[in-house]
Amino acid sequence: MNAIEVTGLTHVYGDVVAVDDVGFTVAEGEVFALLGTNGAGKTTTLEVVEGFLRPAEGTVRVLGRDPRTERAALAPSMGVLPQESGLIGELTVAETLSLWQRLSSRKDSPAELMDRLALAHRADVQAERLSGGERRRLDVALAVWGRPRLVVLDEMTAGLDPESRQRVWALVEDLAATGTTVLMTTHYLEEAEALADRVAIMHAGRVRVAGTLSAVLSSRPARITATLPPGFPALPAVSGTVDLDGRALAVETEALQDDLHALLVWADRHGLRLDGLNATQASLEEVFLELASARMGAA
Ligand SMILES: Nc1ncnc2c1ncn2[C@@H]1O[C@H](COP(=O)(O)OP(=O)(O)OP(=O)(O)O)[C@@H](O)[C@H]1O
Repeated sequence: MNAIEVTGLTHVYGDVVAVDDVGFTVAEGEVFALLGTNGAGKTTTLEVVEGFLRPAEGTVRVLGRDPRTERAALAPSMGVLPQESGLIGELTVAETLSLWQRLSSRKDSPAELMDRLALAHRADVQAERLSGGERRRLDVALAVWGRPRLVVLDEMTAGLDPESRQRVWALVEDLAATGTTVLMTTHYLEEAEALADRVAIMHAGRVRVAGTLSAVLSSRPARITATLPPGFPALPAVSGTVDLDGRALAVETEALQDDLHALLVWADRHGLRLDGLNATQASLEEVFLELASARMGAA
C-alpha cells in the first residue's frame, strides 16, 4: 500500500503558483526525498501532506485518509518536523519531552532520545537558551517520538554540525529499518544519497525528475577522464562527446560501459597507459544543477 498519494496537486498563494500539478506516491516503509531549489514548492507540498494547507486543486491521501479533514485520526500515526521550530521557549529539554510523553498517544523514552540526539547534557536548559542546532535536534526528537508509522521531515538537518547530522541520519535510518515511512526535504544532496530510496527534484512548483537514485543518475551522461600519453595515436570511435584539450581527454557518454571498453581496448592495442583514468556516473549534484540552470534559463 502507498503511505502517501499526491495527484495533480496545485497550491497558490495570491497570484504565486507555489505548487503546480505535482504528483508522487510514497510506498509504505519507503524513504522519499523531495529536493529542489529555494522556493521550488517543497515546504508547501509537505504542508498539504501534513494537512495544514488546503490545496487549490488535486487530491492527497495519507495512510488512506484526507490529511486536512482527518487530521485528528492521522495524528497518532504521523510525526511532523516543520521548517520552523514550534518549541515552547520557557520549557527545558526534559520538560518538553515529558510534556510530549503526556500529550502523545505514542510512548517513548525521553532519556533514550536525549542520549541519541546528544541532548542529555542540556536536559535542564530552556528551549529558548539552546543553540540553533540543539533546538533542531529537540524538534527532531518530537517528530520521531514514539516511532510513528509516517514521519514528515522538512529540512531536518538544517544548521546542524556534521556530527549532529550523522546522529539524525542514524535515527532516520533506524526508523526506516523498522518500517516507518519517511517523507523528507533537504538541501544536502548527500543526505538524500545516504537515506532516500527514491527522490523527486522540484523546480518552480513542478516535479522535474523522480525515481530511484540510480535511475535519476543514469538519466544523465556519465563522464570518462584520462591523461593521454605524448604522441598518442588517433582515438577510437566512441558514442559519447569527446573533449580533447592537449592530452586531457574527457568523454561525456550515455554508454559508459561501451565507451570505456573501446578506450581500454584502444589503449591495450597500442600499449598505452591512461594516467588518472576515471569513469563516473553523474552525481546528484550535477543532475540538480543542470535541472535548475536549464529551467531557469528557459523561464
Ligand atoms: N505564506 C506564503 N505566502 C505567499 N507566498 C508564499 C508563502 N509561502 C511560500 N510562498 C511562496 O511559494 C513558493 C514556494 O515556497 P516553498 O516554501 O513551498 O518552497 P521551498 O521549496 O520549500 O523553498 P525553500 O527551499 O527555500 O524552503 C515560493 O515562491 C514562496 O515565495
